[in-house]
Amino acid sequence: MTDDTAVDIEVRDLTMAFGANVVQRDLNFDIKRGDIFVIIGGSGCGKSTLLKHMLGLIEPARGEILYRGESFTRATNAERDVMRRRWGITYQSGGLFGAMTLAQNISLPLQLYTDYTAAEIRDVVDYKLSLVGLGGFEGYFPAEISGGMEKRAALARAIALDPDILFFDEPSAGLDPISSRLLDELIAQLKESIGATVVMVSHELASIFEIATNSVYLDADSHTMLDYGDPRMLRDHSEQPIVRQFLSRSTEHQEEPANE
Ligand SMILES: Nc1ncnc2c1ncn2[C@@H]1O[C@H](COP(=O)(O)OP(=O)(O)OP(=O)(O)O)[C@@H](O)[C@H]1O
Repeated sequence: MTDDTAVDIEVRDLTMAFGANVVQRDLNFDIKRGDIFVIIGGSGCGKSTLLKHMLGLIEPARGEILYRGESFTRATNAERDVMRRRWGITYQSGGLFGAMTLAQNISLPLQLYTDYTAAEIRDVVDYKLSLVGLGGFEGYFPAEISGGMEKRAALARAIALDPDILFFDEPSAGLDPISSRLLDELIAQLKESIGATVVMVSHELASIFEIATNSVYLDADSHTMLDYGDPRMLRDHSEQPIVRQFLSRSTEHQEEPANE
């Protein structure tokens, strides 16, 4: 069971900049435990940059990010490592090691961070692969499976250590619509089965409306968040016309918001 009043991530007065170029300023929002939280906005507004701030890959120009009530921004490297160990991360490219089988890829975090025996690791690997529908593919190399299967294998690796939070940058990028839909459904199912909070960047409106429980809209022109809430609610009731317009685009044409 997830405690739906608990907050996993707090973003406080966050300003993100590359030198003098301010990408977004004054971001304030919470991600609650059990949320499927999506970062939304037009191209170049700073979605990936925000995710990288949450992961500690880029430092804030101002403000901070808290993880379960503790400042991640002000934590030491050692404290950050402890927090990160509770996270599962998948990158757009999948990020599997090509020279390793799927089983070896998924074993890696278990070998690094647990005291499990080889037999226990094998059991966890089998279980996680079965959760993502890849039971029986343990011995395959990433190049021997389809793009959709590769994404699912990366997901199995991300959940190897039963994370509290799963982070995704564009989980279904590059997949055909059917594989993309299946991956989104899988993310929602996994959230239920492992009880993790999900934080993702996504352009896929169909899946955003299908699975997301909360979202933040970053605006590329004003360089700040325009709204925050359940994406269906934002689509229908946001007080910001740009947000309603962005979320009401035809799901068949998902390029740029028509906000010029
Ligand atoms: N390492 C970097 N150094 C300098 N500027 C950067 C860097 N990374 C991103 N930017 C700039 O920050 C802005 C936001 O980029 P980001 O990739 O976060 O946007 P995005 O919303 O994820 O875009 P897209 O939807 O097109 O993937 C862009 O103007 C980009 O050029």
